[in-house]
Amino acid sequence: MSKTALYLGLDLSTQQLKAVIIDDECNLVLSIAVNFDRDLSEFKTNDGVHRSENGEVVTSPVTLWLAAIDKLFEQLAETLKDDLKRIKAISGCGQQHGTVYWSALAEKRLQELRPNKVLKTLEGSFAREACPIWMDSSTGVQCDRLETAVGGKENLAAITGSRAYHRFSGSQIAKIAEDEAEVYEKTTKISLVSSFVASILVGRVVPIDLSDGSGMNLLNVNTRDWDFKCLQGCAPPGTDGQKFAQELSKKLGNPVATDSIIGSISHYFSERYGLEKSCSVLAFTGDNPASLAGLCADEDSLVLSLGTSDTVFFSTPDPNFCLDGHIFVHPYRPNEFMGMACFKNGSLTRERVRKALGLEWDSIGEILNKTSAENDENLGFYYDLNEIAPPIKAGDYRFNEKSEQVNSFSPEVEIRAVLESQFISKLVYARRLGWKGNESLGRILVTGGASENVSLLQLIADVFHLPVYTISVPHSAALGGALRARYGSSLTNVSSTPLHKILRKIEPQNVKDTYKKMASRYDFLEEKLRKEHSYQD
Ligand SMILES: Nc1ncnc2c1ncn2[C@@H]1O[C@H](COP(=O)(O)OP(=O)(O)O)[C@@H](O)[C@H]1O
Ligand SMILES: O=C(CO)[C@@H](O)[C@H](O)COP(=O)(O)O
Repeated sequence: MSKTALYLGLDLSTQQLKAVIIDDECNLVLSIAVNFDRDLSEFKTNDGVHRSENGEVVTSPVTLWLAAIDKLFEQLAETLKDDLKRIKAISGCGQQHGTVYWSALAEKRLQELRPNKVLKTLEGSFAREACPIWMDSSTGVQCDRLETAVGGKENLAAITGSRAYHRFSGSQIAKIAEDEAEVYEKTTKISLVSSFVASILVGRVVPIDLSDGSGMNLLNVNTRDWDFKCLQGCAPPGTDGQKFAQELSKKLGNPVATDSIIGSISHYFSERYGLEKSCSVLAFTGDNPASLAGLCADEDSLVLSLGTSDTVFFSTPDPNFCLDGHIFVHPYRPNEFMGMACFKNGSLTRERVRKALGLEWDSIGEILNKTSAENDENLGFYYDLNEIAPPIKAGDYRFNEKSEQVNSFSPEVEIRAVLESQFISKLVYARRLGWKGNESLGRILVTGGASENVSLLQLIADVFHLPVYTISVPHSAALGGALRARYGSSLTNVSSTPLHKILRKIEPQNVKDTYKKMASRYDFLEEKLRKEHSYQD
């Protein structure tokens, strides 16, 4: 191992806490992860979460995340030993939208945390153990109210970059304020998952960053400050909206630029694990903005992240505020934006269909070879949970070549149908959000757990008719944290970094017209489903 300084990136995502360490030349030094279901089974999560019986309320325990942070640092200390002292800076990210509710005891407990204790002893520092996360869809009433408060969904999208979405933090906070007044009263500070992890590292509650703050329906992405009307729109009915907004803005604190240095590592981490006291911590952000940094995505790149959720995103100086996706403040380019759409039914739906057909991922390529592009005009929409993009109720919707709905497909057709429709939806949504990918310049960067599957990558290249790249570091969001830590406050340098060691480049096959036709058909059938099976998200 070279003896240069090291940089640590963390990612607290839905199913795991990941760490990536790079050196001064951006070489990968270490990549590890703590899996919540497997390594912390005492918290009894499924895919990292707890779901209510009807599936609408989805939370993760804050003490699970605390235990995961300790476990990860134990592993880092065991592996790196004295080299842990070489970590000069840390940054990172978390799954977006999830909220953490600190109580008045938090600051004191964080300050007084002794290195002979474990982070889990902070449990009394929270007004609520269960943190609502991005999979939650129980805030329909609050979403309606928020949109009404600003004069409709178009206005909310023009201010905050997104119409109201169930999972966005504003409606989640509003629901707790309304249904659990005592909990809300007890809450002195509110963090996002990203700023929560940064707070634990620094030993004090630190601000939310602008990029992840854009996923709350509370931040004006143009003025880059909390929007008073939106804050008011979260007030429980019959309460004083102005007073509520003032108090909520205090609980949230002032948002900071994503490239801010927010402090240095706390006494707890330096004493317990051996990090240098001078190790600085940069603001944490959302996992998708962090991936944009990790992949050093330029204007011509479109990123597909295939994790628990699937997301598609890109950089833009010229945002298209629309009802079909999100505009976030760009994580490292001043005055720019990031366009994104999120698909709730990503890897877990692919897994469900694969398992139901008794297939292994290794053999998917062989099965796909039994059918051809466009699947003889069979097209399906597969949603285990109510989908976000498009807002269609859970269910499997299959259409034959005559666009008639049918109950089943043969196994070969089924597997191609789920994959083709998932990837076509990403093409369609990227275009709706204003991505102008150009055939001569464009490229698709694929990341997330499913990006190791070459058959999936080939299908993506074909659907987009663009070359697909993956990089040799599997966790691009955590890598983004490490790169952001490496570049310190001059994050604009991230965009001039060459794409981190390319692992694969896959060229498209000549099926461009086929998928162009299929994308129009997807549009048509999606519209039909919206009429018949939509719900409000
Ligand atoms: N070879 C593979 N082919 C397809 N999907 C895969 C493969 N390996 C892992 N996955 C999927 O990756 C998912 C986890 O992705 P990851 O990006 O780590 O999720 P998250 O960041 O949300 O925790 C798993 O749910 C699994 O379905
Ligand atoms: O809700 C969103 C983005 O808007 C999700 O993408 C979350 O950020 C969860 O990320 P993963 O754990 O699936 O990576």
